[in-house]
Amino acid sequence: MKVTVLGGGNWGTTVASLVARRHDAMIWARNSAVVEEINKDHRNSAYLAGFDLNPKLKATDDFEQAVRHAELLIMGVPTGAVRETSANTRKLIRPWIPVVSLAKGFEQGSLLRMTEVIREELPNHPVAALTGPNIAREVMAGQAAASVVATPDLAVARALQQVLSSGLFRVYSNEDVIGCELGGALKNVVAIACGMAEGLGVGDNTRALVMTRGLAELMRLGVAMGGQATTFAGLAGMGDLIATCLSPASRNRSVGEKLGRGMSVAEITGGMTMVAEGLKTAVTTHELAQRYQQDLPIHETIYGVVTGSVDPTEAYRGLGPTPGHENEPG
Ligand SMILES: NC(=O)c1ccc[n+]([C@@H]2O[C@H](COP(=O)([O-])OP(=O)(O)OC[C@H]3O[C@@H](n4cnc5c(N)ncnc54)[C@H](O)[C@@H]3O)[C@@H](O)[C@H]2O)c1
Ligand SMILES: O=P(O)(O)OC[C@H](O)CO
Repeated sequence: MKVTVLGGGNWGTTVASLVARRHDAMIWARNSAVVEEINKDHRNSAYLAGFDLNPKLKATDDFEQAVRHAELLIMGVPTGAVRETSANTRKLIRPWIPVVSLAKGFEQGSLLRMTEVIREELPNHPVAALTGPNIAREVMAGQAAASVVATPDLAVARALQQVLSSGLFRVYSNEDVIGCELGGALKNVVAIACGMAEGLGVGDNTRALVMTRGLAELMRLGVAMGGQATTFAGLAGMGDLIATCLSPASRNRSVGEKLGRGMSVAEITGGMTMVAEGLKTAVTTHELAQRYQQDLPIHETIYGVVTGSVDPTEAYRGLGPTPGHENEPG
């Protein structure tokens, strides 16, 4: 199958390299130096330093060529670029082909999930999300990992599982798109909280508190928005939350760690070449919590830290359960 990944960053490149093992894979990157390095040296040192990519992977900075190539299109740009990139494919994309979203987060303002954004721009295409505990560098290192392809159509899910599964990268399916996308988006905010714990030097009790009550918040908002509670116990919920909260390679956790050490958001993001979606998601989640009338104390605390109204060193005072949610579980 001819597969195109749009977006030549950390995860887009990893997925493209995986898919290239068994398919005719092409990656589009807007940066021509990245394209040249992938084609010439089979590396993407700006985003995946130290890893060799599959030599069969072809790269291009020609957007039209990349989209026309695709019998399956994978959207690998960050959330802020998904609408524009999807819209730009409209006149080029082959009819009816599936589109898979890799981004974890929401569109700011509309509060839409990524598959909703893509469906608005490409209404005649089946749309799925690929989400789970997938730290790109570990997948590149060939360590066993699993992910979930979330789409309401089981036949599409089965076909995508076939294309996206590769070696030690195992792909499950789930029809609960809302739950899967919510899990992938919200865990980034909890990972910032966990990183902050790290930066502040707190112990394992606090870490466990943040992860466990963070999961309860994912589930509470996710169910209020139409997701299924059981999804949050799976790879797209608890699995991704654990990986992102614990991995030193997580960008979101690393942002939290730096916040805990006293750096400001502007200082942290000024030094980053890669995206940490949790910073934007903290703002969106604040708005979603109000819309769905849910009490999310950990998310609310991170919203306060990110927007400057809460000092990270004071933050852990606010992470406990608030009245109305003292009972476990829930
Ligand atoms: N890195 C991971 O381990 C991982 C795993 C699963 C999901 N994700 C999610 O995948 C998405 C992409 O993450 P990433 O790690 O590849 O990010 P990244 O920051 O490493 O790379 C993003 C890429 O998108 C490009 N880009 C940004 N804005 C663009 C625009 N307007 N038009 C075209 N290209 C643009 C950048 O140049 C870069 O090549 C994020 O939503 C992230 O949460 C990442
Ligand atoms: O590096 P992060 O924090 O963006 O996390 C990457 C993935 O979402 C982990 O599953």
